[in-house]
Amino acid sequence: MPSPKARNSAGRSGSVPSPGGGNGRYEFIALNRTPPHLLQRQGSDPTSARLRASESPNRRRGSGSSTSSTGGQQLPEEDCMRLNPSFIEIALSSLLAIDLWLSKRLGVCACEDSSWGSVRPLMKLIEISGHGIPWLAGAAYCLYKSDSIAGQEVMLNLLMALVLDLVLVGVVKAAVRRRRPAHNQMDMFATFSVDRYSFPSGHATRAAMCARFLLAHLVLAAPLRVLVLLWASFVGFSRVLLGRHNVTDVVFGFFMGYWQYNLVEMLWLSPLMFQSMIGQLD
Ligand SMILES: CC(C)=CCC/C(C)=C/CC/C(C)=C/COP(=O)(O)O
Repeated sequence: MPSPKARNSAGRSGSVPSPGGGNGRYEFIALNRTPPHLLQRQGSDPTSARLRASESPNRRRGSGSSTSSTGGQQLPEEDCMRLNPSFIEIALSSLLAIDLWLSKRLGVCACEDSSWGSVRPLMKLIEISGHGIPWLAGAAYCLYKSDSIAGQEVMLNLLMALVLDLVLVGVVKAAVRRRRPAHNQMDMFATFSVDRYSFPSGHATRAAMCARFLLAHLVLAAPLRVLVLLWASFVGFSRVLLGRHNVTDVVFGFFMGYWQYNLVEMLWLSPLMFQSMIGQLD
């Protein structure tokens, strides 16, 4: 029987008998490593062979081969990836598992029979306070009623922000297509077809963006500023309590809404632009 050292040096030189053959013994080979006998076949330079062996599974997938050789056995590439997930894949699946578990536990107002079912009407009231229709209608009404150019400018930009939010959330929801939690009752008021998807929470994006907008342009008194922040937080939290969303939908929604406000500031319609728009309408 050869010593381990002798076996190692044999492996380095590429003279290991092919698994399953030669000594009649199958050897365990990690699926993310290319077996030494294949390394030798791919090229004579050991450095480039090692580099190829350490290529990411994604890159290998793009190489055109649909199967991986593991010691004579042909396994579908996707099976190899499942057996040998990367650190990021493990971290993501763990995060998603925690997210689903936590969201299910927090969905205490998901229906009337839930443990906090009695506060469901209050949660639905908070839901309506963050809905797109009252915000769009309110901004349009204030724009119509405003008699100063400055007031009209702010309201017009709020309207633009609300429309931008609906578009961006719709695009992300349609791209990600994450289903709403199983315990959600689909009894929401006025929804678009993309609203059957849950990532990100449109209420959370709107709450975060509108809160920043209000704090920057409309609400100056300290107690009211606190109320605005509390309202935005409640809108986000109520989405999980109602069972409409998972926690990550709301957390991402808050981030997205926060950044959407930066976009609104960049695209801000100035009084000059506003006046020329009004002039074109006349
Ligand atoms: C004037 C007009 C076309 C208004 C549309 C407003 C509308 C239907 C917004 C959808 C709001 C909504 C239900 C979003 C979903 O929020 P999630 O937090 O459940 O994602």
